Amino acid sequence: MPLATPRSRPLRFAAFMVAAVLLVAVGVATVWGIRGFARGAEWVEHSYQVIAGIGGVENAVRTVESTARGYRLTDRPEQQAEYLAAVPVALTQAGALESLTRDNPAQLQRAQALRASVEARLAELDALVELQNTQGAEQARLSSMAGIGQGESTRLASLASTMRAAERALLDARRSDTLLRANLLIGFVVLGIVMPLALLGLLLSGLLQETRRSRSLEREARQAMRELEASVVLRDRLSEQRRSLGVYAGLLQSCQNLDEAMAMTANVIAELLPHTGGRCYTLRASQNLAETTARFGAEQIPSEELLQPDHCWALRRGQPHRTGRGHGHVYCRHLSVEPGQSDTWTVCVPLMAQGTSLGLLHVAAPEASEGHDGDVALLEAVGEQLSLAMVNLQLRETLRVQSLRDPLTGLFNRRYLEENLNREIQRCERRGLPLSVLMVDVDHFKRFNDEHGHAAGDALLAKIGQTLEQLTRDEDIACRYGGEEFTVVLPETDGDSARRRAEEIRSAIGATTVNHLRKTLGPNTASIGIATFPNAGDAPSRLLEVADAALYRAKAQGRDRVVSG
Ligand SMILES: Nc1nc2c(ncn2[C@@H]2O[C@H](COP(=O)(O)OP(=O)(O)OP(=O)(O)O)[C@@H](O)[C@H]2O)c(=O)[nH]1
Repeated sequence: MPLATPRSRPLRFAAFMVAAVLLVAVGVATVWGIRGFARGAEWVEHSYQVIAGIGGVENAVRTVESTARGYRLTDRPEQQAEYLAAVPVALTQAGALESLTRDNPAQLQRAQALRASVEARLAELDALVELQNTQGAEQARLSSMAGIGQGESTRLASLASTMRAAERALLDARRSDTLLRANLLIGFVVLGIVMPLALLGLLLSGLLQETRRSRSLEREARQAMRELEASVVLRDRLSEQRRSLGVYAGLLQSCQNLDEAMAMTANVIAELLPHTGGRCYTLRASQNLAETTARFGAEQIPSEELLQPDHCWALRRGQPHRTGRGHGHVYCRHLSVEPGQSDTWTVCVPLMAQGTSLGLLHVAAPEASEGHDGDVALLEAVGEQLSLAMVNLQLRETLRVQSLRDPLTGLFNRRYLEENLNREIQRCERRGLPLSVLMVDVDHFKRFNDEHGHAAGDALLAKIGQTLEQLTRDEDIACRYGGEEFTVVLPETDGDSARRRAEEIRSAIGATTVNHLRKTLGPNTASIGIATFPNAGDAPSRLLEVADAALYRAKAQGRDRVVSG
């Protein structure tokens, strides 16, 4: 088990205790060992003393022998005095040796034998000296030469040698013992130091590991705290975005037209994702071009003002197309990307409903910004809402147009005329300008129907509708009043100008033919009555009545003409 885990604490305590016990044991063993070593040294010293004592005894005996021999040879009293002085020294040495060996019975026995031998040898020498003193030096020399008084000398030498050998053996054994003790002590001390050191090292490494581990845990905790804070911020941001998205979806439903919806979308994206920049595109009804209808933020990567759907991967594939870190760098052709520009991410979100492309959201932002995936998810949600709104607006517009336009001719219908004529009169009245109304009726249309059929009649009416559309200005109102009768409102147009315009219309209708069932049919002439505000009146109904009356007169006067009311 590693010593850095919390569960290893008892183990660490045990290791510490073992190290402490080992250190104490080393201390005790060292003291004990040193004392033993000192005792061993004393014994070695003692053996040396014994060996020296043996030598001392031999030397003292030799001194006695030598002084005795000198006395025999010289017969001088001084020599005898030296002899007499040397004798007690030899006895003292032998006694001292005996004392030294009291600890060792075997050696004591040998020392006692040696002492006895010394005493015997001294007795022999004493006998010779006595002989010399009583019978003369010559007699003593002769006795000595005859070997009398020499017997103990060899035995003494032999005893001394045996005792020395025994003491030397003891000395060797004590030396070895001391050496062994010293080596054991060294070994024990080394072991006793190394093991606690190893244990302490292990403990230290465990502590270091634990410190590292606690630091790493601290770091992890700090990181987790930071992530938690970031996730709280992100959660708040997401809930704020969701709330804004809900408000946006509600407001979108109230938009009157596409431009308004696009402008609001741009504002919402700029508010929710201020670090992004981009454009909203609307696809034309022809589906061949998408044009910029709104912009937001600072454009990170320029995109074309008008783009071909084929140039955008998102419009081609019908799904969002991303570039940037983790999504590759396959850019759409409508983007002007600088070579090596990899510090920006982009997304194109197609605006689609029921499989039909309606437009595009193009957004780019710096890679340094955070939460790209969240941003893209938000843009996709915005795209979905916007697509729905676009479909609704288109549907509403279609219904509005259908309710205001005549389906056969494409011109405004009578309802539209009635709703707008009054407004146009008031506008001209405020500005002090005239306004004219033309009532146009195709001549003998019943006959045309009868001759070529109702469908042919419809085709001719549609063609006349196109002619009127082409001949009128944006501010004019051309409408089908009913049947084969048309009304054209000409704001800011006086009677003379109206007459000229009416003549243009009459001659254009008079030249209008239609291809039906591989036959060219027509043209039919047309009669036109004119009423001009303010001369003819200021009420819409009055103007229409006057124009109708003028038309009636034109019919009565032979048709194919213009009559002012
Ligand atoms: N094909 C077709 N015919 C229509 C339509 N609306 C009205 N008509 C026909 O237009 C004809 C109008 O005939 P009239 O009112 O007698 O007028 P006209 O024959 O043009 O004679 P004048 O106006 O006096 O020159 C009728 O036969 C209607 O059936 C339409 O939507 N399509």
